[in-house]
Amino acid sequence: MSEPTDASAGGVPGPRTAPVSSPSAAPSARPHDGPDADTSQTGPGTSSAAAATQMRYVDLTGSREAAGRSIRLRDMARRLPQLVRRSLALAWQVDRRATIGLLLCQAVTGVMQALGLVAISGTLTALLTGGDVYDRLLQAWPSVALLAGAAGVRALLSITVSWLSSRLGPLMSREAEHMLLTGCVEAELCAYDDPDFNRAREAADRGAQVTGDLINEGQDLIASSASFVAGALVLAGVNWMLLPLLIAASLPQALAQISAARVRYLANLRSNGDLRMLSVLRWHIYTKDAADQIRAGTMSAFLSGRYRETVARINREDRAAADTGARMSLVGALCGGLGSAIVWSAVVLLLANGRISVGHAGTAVFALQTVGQSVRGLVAVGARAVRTGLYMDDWSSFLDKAGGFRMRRGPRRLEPPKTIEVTSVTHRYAGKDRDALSDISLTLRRGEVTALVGYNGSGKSTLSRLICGLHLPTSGQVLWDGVPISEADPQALWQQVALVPQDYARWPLTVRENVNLGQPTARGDAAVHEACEAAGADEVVGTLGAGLDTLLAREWLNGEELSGGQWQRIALARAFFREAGLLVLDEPTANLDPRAEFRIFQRLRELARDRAVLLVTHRITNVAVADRIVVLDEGRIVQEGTYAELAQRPGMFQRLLSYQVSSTERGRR
Ligand SMILES: Nc1ncnc2c1ncn2[C@@H]1O[C@H](COP(=O)(O)OP(=O)(O)OP(=O)(O)O)[C@@H](O)[C@H]1O
Repeated sequence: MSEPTDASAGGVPGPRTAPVSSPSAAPSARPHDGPDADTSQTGPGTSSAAAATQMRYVDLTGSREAAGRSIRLRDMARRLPQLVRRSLALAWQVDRRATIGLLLCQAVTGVMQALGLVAISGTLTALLTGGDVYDRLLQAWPSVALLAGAAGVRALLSITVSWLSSRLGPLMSREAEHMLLTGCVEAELCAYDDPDFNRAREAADRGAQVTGDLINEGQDLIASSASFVAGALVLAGVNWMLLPLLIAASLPQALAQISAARVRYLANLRSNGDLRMLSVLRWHIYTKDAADQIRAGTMSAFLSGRYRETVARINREDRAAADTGARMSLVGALCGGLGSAIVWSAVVLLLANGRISVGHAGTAVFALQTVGQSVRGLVAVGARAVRTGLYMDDWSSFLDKAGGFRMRRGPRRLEPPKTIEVTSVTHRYAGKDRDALSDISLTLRRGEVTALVGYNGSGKSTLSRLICGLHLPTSGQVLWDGVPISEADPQALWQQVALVPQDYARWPLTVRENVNLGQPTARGDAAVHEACEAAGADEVVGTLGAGLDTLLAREWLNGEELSGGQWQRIALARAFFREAGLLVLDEPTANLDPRAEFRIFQRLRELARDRAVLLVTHRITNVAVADRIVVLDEGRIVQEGTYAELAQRPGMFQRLLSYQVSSTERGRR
């Protein structure tokens, strides 16, 4: 799903950030493009420092910074059980047997650890008591056998745990990603224009990626807890005073580790804007899309320079975090060493006072090591797991609300429409300070072709998206046979829509799937061939080696690349294939040669017989095919009528027509 993101650079999900300035929009339809993914263009003469500032992002809400600062021992203790529960719940969802296996293995490992320590105690006691060496060895061997058996079983269990975890981890990540994709398609289309949604989605994406880590972290936590309990029980059996003493001695090291984890997390957070910028730069540099323009525009030095500047800033943050973390760990280790010296002194004191036997003292040595190691493990893995949990919070909160944009429309199932009425519709995009459409009213009818014309930015595509029910209007209504689209079941409504947008998708699928969009009809390939013929795509299919089975993705083995116009024919075939009551063509012939364009417009009247057709085009002479022409200017309808009427009437349509006619004439001269 994703273009490479922060992950490879060790990054973190997006904080609630906003651009410092408003960078220009990156090309649309790229993964991770959103307002955050914009790249600023630096004009000539702009200093690189200024450009770098322009391209950085700041955390406006500070919510993730606050979350990062909350990595403290208290918060960790509160959150760790939740995290283990969450990881087990997801693991249970993807593979129950493996989850049960893991839990059993962990439980048995804990028991084996305790048995091992008991066996050490038995061995030492037997060996250190007085008497004949042979007798002592004879007494010790059951304990030695138990020790060896417990160690062997633990080794086997550890292999099983890592096998099961490595099976579960990827499954969990993929399931989390699948849930994220479902969340995305359940969001309203307008969500993609909202910076908050884009940020929430990117953060959730990182959360989905790290979900698999949680199973390992959860397992490490359970393992450390089990070995802590086993060691603590044995230690308390030797002398209960040793246990609190050991925990107190481990505390400084634990605190140092948590502080170091917090420093690293916050450093990642500060680099977040740069990490995002890196992923955008990487995407543009190594994919094919801009490869020709990077070369022809001699941009490689500029882009590499920008890449290096960004990497240098990230490196500086990383270095500072590593240095601070190392200093903290050093202080923690010194305090930990001092603590250990106190604990060992206590053991010696107890032994000297005769309060514990030599055998018990030996057992205490091993138990102390076990408990000390497990406390350090708990803290280290705990800090990591809490960090992972922060990312997973982003993921699960996105799933709950689809970033706050979950589609909630009505249940009414629509039939192919006889009329579509737009009544007093005004629409404004999120974050914009002016309306894209103001007070629009018009009616589309089955059997009619309606054309929308107007200058760039006049609102034609916006209006066509509203008519298709892709956006809901800010005010006013779009009614399909009297039913407001907000009350209609969106999936049933879109079954009735055949849309060729300006930027149509070039699916890396076979020709057949590119036309039927994965929804074949009972007529099978015959219907696909018919749609291809209507769109002039039959000529394209004829040149492809594997016909409808040809994969339209050159970069993959056996794939084929199509020209811009050939792709447009496929996109048109897609729309003609759909048995829908509304056909919307937004600049359908922009890439077509005159012969192909002629064929399409010839077919249009025939297609309109049993559906409503909406045509958006800048080629004014083509709109003669329409029954009615609606002229838009700055989001308002300024003229309406037939071609003959509008061509005679002074106004915008005449002006648009005169520009086209005079440019054609200039071309002839
Ligand atoms: N997704 C969006 N988010 C914010 N503003 C948008 C969005 N899409 C369009 N706009 C704005 O709405 C206005 C109308 O745009 P629209 O794409 O509908 O115009 P158009 O007439 O189809 O233009 P063109 O002829 O260039 O295709 C423009 O000012 C544009 O900047």
